[in-house]
Parts: sequence; C-alpha cells; structure tokens
Amino acid sequence: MSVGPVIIITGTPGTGKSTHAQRLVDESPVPLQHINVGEWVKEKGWYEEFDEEWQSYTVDEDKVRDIPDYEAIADALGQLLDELEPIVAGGGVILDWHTCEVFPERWADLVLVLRCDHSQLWKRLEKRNYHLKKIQENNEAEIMQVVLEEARASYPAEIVVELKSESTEDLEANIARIVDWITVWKKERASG
Ligand SMILES: Nc1ncnc2c1ncn2[C@@H]1O[C@H](COP(=O)(O)OP(=O)(O)O)[C@@H](O)[C@H]1O
Repeated sequence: MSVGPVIIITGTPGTGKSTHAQRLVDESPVPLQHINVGEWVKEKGWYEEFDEEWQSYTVDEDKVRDIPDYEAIADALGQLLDELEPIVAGGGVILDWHTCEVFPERWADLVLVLRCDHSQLWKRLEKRNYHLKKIQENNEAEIMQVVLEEARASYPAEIVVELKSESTEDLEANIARIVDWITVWKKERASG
C-alpha cells in the first residue's frame, strides 16, 4: 500500500509550482518527494530541446507535426515515464511540470493547476530573464488556460483542482487546503 498520494502540480511556468511543492514537502503529514520533472529532463540530458518543444506542443497541438525531432522527443518521453513509473508506484510523490497530459491517468490521486494573473506572471518571468518570445508564449498560454484545459481533458473532473497563486495569502490558503486533503487521504487509507 502506498505511504503517500501522488500529486501532480502543474501550471504555466512561473505560476508557483516549485514553491508549492517545496512547502508541501515541509508540511505534509505524510512524507512526499518533490520531483521537478523539467529539471530531471535537463539533468538526464535526454533531449536538450525536449522541455521547450513539449511546451510549444501544449500551446498548439498542430505544432506537433512541425517538430523536426518528434521521434527523439517521443523516445525521451518514453524513457522519462519508464523511470518515473517505479517511483510513482511507491507513492508519496509530487510531480511538478508545466504539462500533465503525458502522465498516465492511473498515476494521479490529485491534479493541482496553479493559475496567475497574466500581468503578474509577466513580471515573474521577466525576473527569470526569459526571452521576450518565451514570456509572450507563456503569457498567452496562461490567458488561454491551456494547462487547465489539458488537465481537465486528461483526468477525472473530481481530482482536478484549479488554485489561484498570485499572493502569499493564496499560497498559505492553498497549502492549508492541500494539507487537509492529504490528512483525509491518510485517514481513509488507515481505515482501509
Ligand atoms: N502565490 C504566490 N505569491 C507570490 N509569489 C509567488 C507565488 N507563487 C510563486 N511565487 C513566486 O513566483 C516565482 C515563480 O515561482 P516558482 O515556484 O518557481 O514557479 P514554477 O515552479 O511554476 O515555475 C518565484 O519567485 C516565487 O517566489
């Protein structure tokens, strides 16, 4: 039996996924491991463009046909999922990535989609020294709620939760709400 739930935290880059994940690692009533999937992909050096291309793909599905190395990306994705599978099977994992549809539906106990006002998101991404084009693309994706639609299309409605992440108050309220959810998850598992 898993010791902890599998929580996917997704959202446009800069919405606060890593911030939320780190707080949950510290405050969850059950042990949770934070996997920053984007960092993983980079560290593994599976495919240097993978993260970026996949992001474009989620912005516009038609673009998939235009990706020159689509096979290399599909291959990298297969490897990524193979490596994640045993970790996810053990439970107690937070998967943090700007896309979520690639993860099998059966993996997720809870899918959190973080949202942020676009002008604030713009400032956060500027601080990261992103190129203007990348800021614009991400901003547009946030306005068009691309990640939320993707999550809704990929997982049952009852496990997809949209959370505002614009202020410290939002962060605190979100963490308290998720910790409550984990506490209930734990009790339900204990009573079997
Ligand atoms: N709810 C929030 N309120 C205020 N600032 C936030 C909030 N969430 C994230 N931030 C800030 O926005 C920036 C991006 O957050 P981060 O967690 O790295 O986003 P992501 O992992 O989604 O790319 C960081 O500087 C972080 O401190």
